[in-house]
Amino acid sequence: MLQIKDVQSGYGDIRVLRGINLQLRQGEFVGLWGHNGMGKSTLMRTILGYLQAKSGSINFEGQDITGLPIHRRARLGIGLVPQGRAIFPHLSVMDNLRMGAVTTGGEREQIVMSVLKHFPRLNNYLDRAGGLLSGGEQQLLALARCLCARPKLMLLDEPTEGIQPSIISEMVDTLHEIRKETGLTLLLVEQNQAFIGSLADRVMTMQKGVLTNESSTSDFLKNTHAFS
Ligand SMILES: Nc1ncnc2c1ncn2[C@@H]1O[C@H](COP(=O)(O)OP(=O)(O)OP(=O)(O)O)[C@@H](O)[C@H]1O
Repeated sequence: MLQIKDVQSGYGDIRVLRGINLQLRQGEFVGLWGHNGMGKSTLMRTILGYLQAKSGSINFEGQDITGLPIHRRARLGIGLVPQGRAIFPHLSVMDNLRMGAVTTGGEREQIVMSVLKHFPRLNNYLDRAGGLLSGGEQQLLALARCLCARPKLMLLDEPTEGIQPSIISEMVDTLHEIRKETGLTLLLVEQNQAFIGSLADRVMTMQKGVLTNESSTSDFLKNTHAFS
């Protein structure tokens, strides 16, 4: 579904990604692990088009998307839940979700309701401003809003940062449900090893802008525990 070849990217003259090669198959959940500042978020931004690749190519479902703007990539089915959530704090939960469904061209209310059934906690707060939710609830909202755009590939950037364990386990269950229902493909950036372990089929490790290792999730958990 996604093929990244020799991609270099960064900010102005600062080169962060130094030749990324990565392939995702349709329906896979893949973890991307690495310490702070290694380039994980930069890769997410480059896949969605917030940053243009300086060299290399990105292919999505057989189409070269390397030069496409963000909205075209989003329309093809790539969705990002950015680190820090980025919900609309002054809009209600319901309106945040409607905004997510804006580009689908489908029946918005129906799409929102079909996503909401996976997020019982949000159902209690539909009229509340997004900014008044707890950090964990805002993270659920960001996830639900992204799903309202009906992505085929979701890029999920450190969703567990600062989130309480009960919401983290809800997130795991919800993502498994969505995977079963829609065949979603997921690229998950995380530093929480247990979270990666409960979702990913395989895990890539990033160091200084390069993918240095790929392992099965069980090997990843064995090795990271050995070093932690
Ligand atoms: N807007 C920016 N302008 C310039 N440099 C940036 C910008 N955003 C990130 N960087 C730099 O790019 C490098 C990679 O950052 P990135 O956010 O991709 O790392 P990360 O692996 O996702 O880590 P973290 O989990 O801390 O976000 C870092 O050195 C960071 O300082």
